[in-house]
Parts: sequence; structure tokens; C-alpha cells
Amino acid sequence: MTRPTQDADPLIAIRDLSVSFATSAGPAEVLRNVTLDLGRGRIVGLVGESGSGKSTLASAITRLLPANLSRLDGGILYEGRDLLAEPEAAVAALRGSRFAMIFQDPMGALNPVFRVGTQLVDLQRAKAPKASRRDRMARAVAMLTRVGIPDAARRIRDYPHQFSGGMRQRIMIAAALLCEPDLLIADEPTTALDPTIEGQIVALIDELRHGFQGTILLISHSLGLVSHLCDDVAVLYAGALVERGPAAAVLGAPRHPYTRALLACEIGADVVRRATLATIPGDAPDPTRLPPGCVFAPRCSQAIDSCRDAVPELRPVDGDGGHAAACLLV
Ligand SMILES: Nc1ncnc2c1ncn2[C@@H]1O[C@H](COP(=O)(O)OP(=O)(O)OP(=O)(O)O)[C@@H](O)[C@H]1O
Repeated sequence: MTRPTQDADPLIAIRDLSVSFATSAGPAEVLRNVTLDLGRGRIVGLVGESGSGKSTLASAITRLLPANLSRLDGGILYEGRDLLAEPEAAVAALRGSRFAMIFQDPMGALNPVFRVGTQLVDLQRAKAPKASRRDRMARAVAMLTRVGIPDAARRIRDYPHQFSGGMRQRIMIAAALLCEPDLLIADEPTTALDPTIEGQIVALIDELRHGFQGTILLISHSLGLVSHLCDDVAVLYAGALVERGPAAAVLGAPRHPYTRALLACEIGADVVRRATLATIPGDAPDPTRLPPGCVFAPRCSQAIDSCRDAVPELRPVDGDGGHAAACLLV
């Protein structure tokens, strides 16, 4: 049985979400029965290996799913509405006003042919339809200054390609904050940056979170980043949520063998400075041919026969603290 909501009134309540895509090898089951709350004002880290379904979860919330979608079941509740049942135009309106996104590659999100200022002025239309262009420009300059763009009043007239990768990511963060969104989705926001710049962007997100009222969904490979920034953590493995709860509990006392293995990789990587990156033996399953029972069982050193019989449900592991794991052995 799935735990009741962690927060009595979460901003977003994902319920039993399943997503499949049509492929030449048959349906790829990319998310299966995912139930997760994104609490108001919280930073929720979504972690898991490449291909575990993190970006697909973000795309389902914003309904930006690819054309070969073949199954979309469950619900994503936001302010009493099920986003999966809303007309496309209604969700598109939310994307422009209530939900904002920051991606790994900011160049992909900024339009190369318009000056940064023009783009930052335009995107405020939904939030401040009556504000003058001059006022919107002033807000944009103030926000660029806040995210650390030097000489913002002048640089706002530049085009995106005139900024470095780190500066472009700062511009994307400014763009997102100008919308004052309820939900900010940051999908691997620092992955494309070199380590020094990455550190600066992490410090910036850390600093800005205090003035930001909304919820942040932070998608990342890096458990270090997630433990530094997040209040809650959700761990995905091959499309299934295997563990979730407060970051301190999930990362401090992980209960699922997969979360433990992920943490061991990260600690190993730190210790040897990535010279010999620790890995989890075996590969994640092909989403068109998922194993029966627990999807992690084929790679789990602790698996017993019954792990292969039925899919384990997320069960509370700490009473009412919100920490839950999907493992028969817990
Ligand atoms: N349009 C699609 N058609 C078929 N399979 C897809 C499609 N989009 C994604 N997938 C598959 O779905 C799975 C989940 O992909 P997704 O991008 O959500 O994972 P991810 O955890 O975000 O990975 P990464 O960290 O590499 O970005 C992968 O196996 C991927 O190959």
C-alpha cells in the first residue's frame, strides 16, 4: 500500500504514474506506478542512473512527452486539477506562468536570435501583463544582477552566444525566477559545466532558495549535490521509485539496496577522485523487457527467491517520518 501524502497539502501529488513509449522492440515501460509528493516550498531531489526515467517524470508533469507516447496512466494533481486530464492549452498556460524549467544546456532554452533582455522582458508577460516594457526591463536587470551577471544593465543587450556556459545558466535561472513559478524543475542544471563553474551555480541555487517561495524539483546524477541542496529525495531505478523521504534519512540511513549501492559509488568516486569510478555490477534492464518482481533483483547482492515473484510496494520504514522503501527485505 502506498503511504498517504507526506505533506497534508503538497504542491504536486504524483499518483500511480505509468508512462510507456512505443518502440520497434515493443512498449518501453519507462515509469511504473510512481507515487510521489512535491511538498510546498521544498527542494526535492530526483536521483537515479542514466535512463531511470528522471527526465520523463519531469516531462510528464509539464506534459511535454514525446510523440511516441503509448501509455499515460495515473494522476498528477496540482491545485485540485489533474494535469494529465487537463486540455493541452491549459497545461501550456501553466508552463508559461506557474512552472519554469532549467536544463543542462541553457543554449537550447534561450533563443539565439533575440537579445537576452528581449527574452527576459517577454517571459514576464504572463506574470505581469500590465507592467510597462521599461518596468519589465528594470526587473530583468535587477534579477540578472541578483544571479551574478556583472554589469547587467549593459549586458542585457547582448545575445546568448556572447555569454559563457556558466553565465548562460545564470541567465536561465534569472529567467525562471522572473516567472515566480510555483514549481521550478532543474534538470541536471550543472552537468554541462566545468567543476569550478558547477560549484558557483550550486552556491547560487543554495543562496537563491531562501528568497524563493516555490517548490524545486532537482534532477541530478550527483548525490553530493542533492544532499547539499535538497529537503527530500526520491530514488528512481528503471522507472520505479525504490526509496523516498527526507534527504537526511534517505541519504543518511538508506534502506533500499539500490540507494546503498548508489551512495557507495559516490563515496568511492570521491575517495579515488574519479580515477576508478565505482559502479554497480550489471546493467539497468531494458525498459521493453523488464524482469518480473523487483526490478533491481537481478543486480542485487541480497536478493532472495521471493524478490523475483512480486513487485515490492513502497512501505514506510520510520513510522510517520515519510521515509519509505520498496524492498521485501526492509
Ligand atoms: N521517446 C522515447 N522513445 C523510447 N524510449 C525513450 C524515449 N524517451 C526516453 N526513452 C527511454 O526511457 C528511459 C528513461 O529515459 P529518461 O531520459 O527519462 O531517463 P533519465 O533518468 O532522465 O536519464 P539521463 O540521466 O540519461 O537523462 C530510457 O531507457 C530512455 O532510453
